[in-house]
Amino acid sequence: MWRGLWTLVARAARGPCRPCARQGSGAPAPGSGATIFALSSGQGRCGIAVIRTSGPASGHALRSLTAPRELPRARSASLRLLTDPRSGEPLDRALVLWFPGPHSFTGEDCAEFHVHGGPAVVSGVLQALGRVPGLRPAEAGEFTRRAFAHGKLSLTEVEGLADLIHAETEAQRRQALRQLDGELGQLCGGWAETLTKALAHVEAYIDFGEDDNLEEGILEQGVLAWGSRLGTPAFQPLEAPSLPPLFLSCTADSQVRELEVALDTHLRDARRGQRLRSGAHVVVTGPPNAGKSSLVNLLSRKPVSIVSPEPGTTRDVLETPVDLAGFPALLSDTAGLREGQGPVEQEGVRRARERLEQADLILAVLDASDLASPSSCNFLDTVVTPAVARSPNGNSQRLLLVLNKSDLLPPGGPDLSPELPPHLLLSCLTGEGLDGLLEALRKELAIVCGNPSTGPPLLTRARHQHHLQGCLDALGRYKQATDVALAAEALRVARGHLARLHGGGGTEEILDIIFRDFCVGK
Ligand SMILES: Nc1nc2c(ncn2[C@@H]2O[C@H](COP(=O)(O)OP(=O)(O)OP(=O)(O)O)[C@@H](O)[C@H]2O)c(=O)[nH]1
Ligand SMILES: [K+]
Ligand SMILES: [Mg+2]
Repeated sequence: MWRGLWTLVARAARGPCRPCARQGSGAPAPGSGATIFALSSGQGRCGIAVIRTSGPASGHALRSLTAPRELPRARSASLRLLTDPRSGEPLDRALVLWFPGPHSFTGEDCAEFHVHGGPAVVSGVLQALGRVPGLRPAEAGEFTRRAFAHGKLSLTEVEGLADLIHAETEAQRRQALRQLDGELGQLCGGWAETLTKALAHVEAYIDFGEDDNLEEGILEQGVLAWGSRLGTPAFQPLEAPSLPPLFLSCTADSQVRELEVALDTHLRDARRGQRLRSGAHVVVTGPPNAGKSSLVNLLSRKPVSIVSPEPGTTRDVLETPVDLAGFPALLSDTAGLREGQGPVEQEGVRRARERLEQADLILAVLDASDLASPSSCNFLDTVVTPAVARSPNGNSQRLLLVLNKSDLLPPGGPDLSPELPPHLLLSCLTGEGLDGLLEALRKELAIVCGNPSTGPPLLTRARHQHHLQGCLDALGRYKQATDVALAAEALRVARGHLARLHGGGGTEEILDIIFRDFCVGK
């Protein structure tokens, strides 16, 4: 008997993993029967330190340390005298909080002790908790892992949380917060739902052979013409003669096509989220003595590189992580580009060129008072002009041309050739023009890294890119499939990739890698 399309939708949705549901891995967190405790605030002397517990013995632990008092009201702070449960010795007067599960960060019973941050108080409370039966110290990331296991956070949200803890720039914080809010997960959930529906249509076709009857509505919805696409005799064999000779879901085909476009668009700027997470590669280049090292020192606000009037001072590539106008960047100082010097400098020039190829953004520096020199002209011809010509739409390497030493220009203003590409004037000596340069850098880096405040959520890890690519490849196989069973299998593989991106089945190794990033107490 025909079960109807929506039965199939429901069945397809019941597959091994449902990325759109916030289910967690389903697997219990390691040792989840135990109650764990840890210092959750930073190490060292501080005003207030937060110690927390998670697990079934949390309430008992709270009562043991605050005896003979009852548990405080849920989720509101209460002032309590903490005492060592064994000796009765007072440890601190502290704020305590009680979060009965499942309405807690981990989904389990949790307690928090906001104690004075002296090392003796903290170690006294930790030791007292260690003596409560059923409690043990937490491992790195164990609180978050339990939150994931109890479906409180999806895998992409866990990654967002890890990134938020490590965020060093404003843009990184914004991106991490969006991921923690589940935006990437929601996007994947929507895609997974589309795949589920497409799969249901394909399975409807498979089932149709078995069920020899079909709901009228399905045909009307355009569930037709599989066969014309497949064109193989293997798919001729429908038993009910009253039905179209061959059918496959046009609906599925069009859904898959739309999904392909969405995935492709997302993958095309896949590196942006990763750049934002780990820093864009900004390479400073130019002829010798243009002031490249001076600019690196100015932007990083520390003496990273040696500056001297001698051309050829910088030989090796010197890398320094900097916050450039709110964006994370890895700034590289390089050797001045010139030919025909000694072997050491030539090796430096080779490394400089190699680094230049890997740049997300090139900061090309010229001496504004020396633009007519052969080294400046050569640099303009070989590096600046080709890069500017190549990147009108912003897809390839981007370049900012900086004319340094503007303080050496005559008072009447620079006598610059009109053929010079767009540029910024700067003096590393006086700092004039720095604000303009930072603003230009902010705009460029927003293109290179993506604006974390607007647009669709970005892919922040190579893992995300891998699964989206896997999904796209499987959709390609779906389109090529000459067999309905293979087509359905391709859709299942595609959906499996989205599920793993989100944290469904078979992600134990990934979990280990991600949770390793967390500190104890988170
Ligand atoms: N007047 C003036 N001098 C500058 C400015 N910026 C750098 N200089 C000087 O220019 C010389 C070269 O500066 P560096 O920063 O070492 O130049 P570089 O491009 O790194 O040189 P190499 O590493 O040798 O290729 C030094 O004497 C700096 O003090 C500037 O804005 N104005
Ligand atoms: K120099
Ligand atoms: Mg230098």
